Amino acid sequence: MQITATGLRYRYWGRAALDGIDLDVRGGVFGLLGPNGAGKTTFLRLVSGLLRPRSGTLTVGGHDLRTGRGRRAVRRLVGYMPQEPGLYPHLTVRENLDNTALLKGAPDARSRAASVDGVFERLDLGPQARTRAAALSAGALQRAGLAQALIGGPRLLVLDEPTSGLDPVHRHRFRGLVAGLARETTVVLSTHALDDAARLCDRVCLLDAGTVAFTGPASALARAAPDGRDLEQGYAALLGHRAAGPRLTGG
Ligand SMILES: Nc1ncnc2c1ncn2[C@@H]1O[C@H](COP(=O)(O)OP(=O)(O)OP(=O)(O)O)[C@@H](O)[C@H]1O
Repeated sequence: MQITATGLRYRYWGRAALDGIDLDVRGGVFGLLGPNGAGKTTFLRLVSGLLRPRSGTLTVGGHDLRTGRGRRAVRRLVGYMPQEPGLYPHLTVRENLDNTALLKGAPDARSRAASVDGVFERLDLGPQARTRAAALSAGALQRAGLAQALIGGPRLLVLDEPTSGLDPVHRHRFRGLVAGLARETTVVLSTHALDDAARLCDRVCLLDAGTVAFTGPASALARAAPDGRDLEQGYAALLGHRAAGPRLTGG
């Protein structure tokens, strides 16, 4: 699924969160990196059709997100997993997913059940089906959030910091799940975990104060480090170099 942003801007109460973004995503797993407040969530919400671009252009799968019609079309194509999965704490995982299927327009109980069963199997959530969301472990909660995003068979999966709060084993497992899903679906995710980006993403974009500091393969971030190898130092160097020079592109 192709995503194209040109001169994309978004403001909250007059304050720029995105300040002229040019980006081109053509499938695979695309990672958004950047410090707190850089504009990652804002970009993900725009791409998901949840916010309206204020200026510039943004298209997803050819749909123009400046129009109401485009945003409605995109909302049908996208599975969005927010930073805090939106599950009702007092409902079981199954009840939550059934409700999601209802909201996504599944026409009857049978098709809702089929859709929920499909994601249960895929994400190995069967054992948690009758657990109330409030009682889930962090790993199961993330999988339930991903399950919500997968209901309806999205063609674009948008994940906001999907591995935050997970231990290394669950992070590894979650990365495996996303890598599997990415064989069929374009994935756009935000993360502060540079190793997740390096292992999972075909390309990354580093945002800094609402502007693009870098786009390219995650490995090219490391090239910006003094030793040419350390991802974190490359990330820091790119952010530090911004005041001095133009935008860097790694390929
Ligand atoms: N609803 C809102 N109202 C006002 N300002 C907002 C709102 N949401 C975000 N912002 C501001 O917009 C800017 C970008 O925020 P955004 O959440 O997109 O960044 P982020 O890169 O996702 O940050 P983090 O890594 O902390 O999640 C920040 O300055 C933030 O304070």
